Amino acid sequence: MSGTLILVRHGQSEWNLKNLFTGWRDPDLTEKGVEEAKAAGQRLKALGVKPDIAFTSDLTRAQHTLSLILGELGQEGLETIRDQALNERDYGDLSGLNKDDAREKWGEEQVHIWRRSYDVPPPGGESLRDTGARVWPYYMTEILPRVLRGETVLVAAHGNSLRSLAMVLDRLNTETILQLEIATGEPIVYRLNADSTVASREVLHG
Ligand SMILES: O=C(O)[C@H](O)COP(=O)(O)O
Repeated sequence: MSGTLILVRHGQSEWNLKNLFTGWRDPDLTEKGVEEAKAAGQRLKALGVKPDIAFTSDLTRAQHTLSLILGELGQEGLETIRDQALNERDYGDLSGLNKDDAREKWGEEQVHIWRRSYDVPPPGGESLRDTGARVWPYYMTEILPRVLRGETVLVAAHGNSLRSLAMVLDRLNTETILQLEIATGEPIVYRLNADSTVASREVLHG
C-alpha cells in the first residue's frame, strides 16, 4: 500500500444553482456550497485524514471549497498548488447558457452527449478526452508521485476534470464513463497500491 488520494468536487456554485453551463467561468459558491464544503471537511476530519499537500484549479469555486475544508481540518496554511490543468472542462459556446434552454434548443440527447460523452466536444469547447489530455499528464507528473511516496494528497476540482481522473483510477472506459456522476462536496477517498492501482475507494456521502 502507498498513499491516499482524496478527490473532492467544489460545493454548489452560483451557476450550479442557476442551472447554467459554467466551464471556465468563475462564479463563487452559494451558501449551500459553503455548507457542503465545510461538511466535506468535517467528514474528512472524522476519518482522521491529514493531507500533506493540496492541489486545486485556477477557479474560485474550487479554491474556496479547498480553503473551507482546510479550515475544518485546522490546516489553513497547508501547501497548496493551483493549476489550470485541473480546471473544469471548457464548455465553449455553451458557457453561461441555461441547461434546460439548451435542451429545448438542441434536444435532450445532444445535450447529454455534450455533457457526458467521452469524445464529443460542446461547440467551441472541450470533450472529456480534451480535458483528460491536460488532467492526465498533470496527475502523472505532479500528483501521483507524491501519493506513491506515501503522502496524503487532497485535490479540490470540478465535475469533469475529476471524471477524467476517475477514468484512470476506476478503470472506466469510453462507454462506462458516461454513467459516472460526481456530486458536489462529497469527497472520494482512494488508497493506492504501490503500482498506482486502487486498493480501496470510499465516497464520503452527506
Ligand atoms: O461547468 C459546469 O456547468 C458544471 O460544473 C458541470 O457541468 P455538467 O454537469 O454539465 O458536466
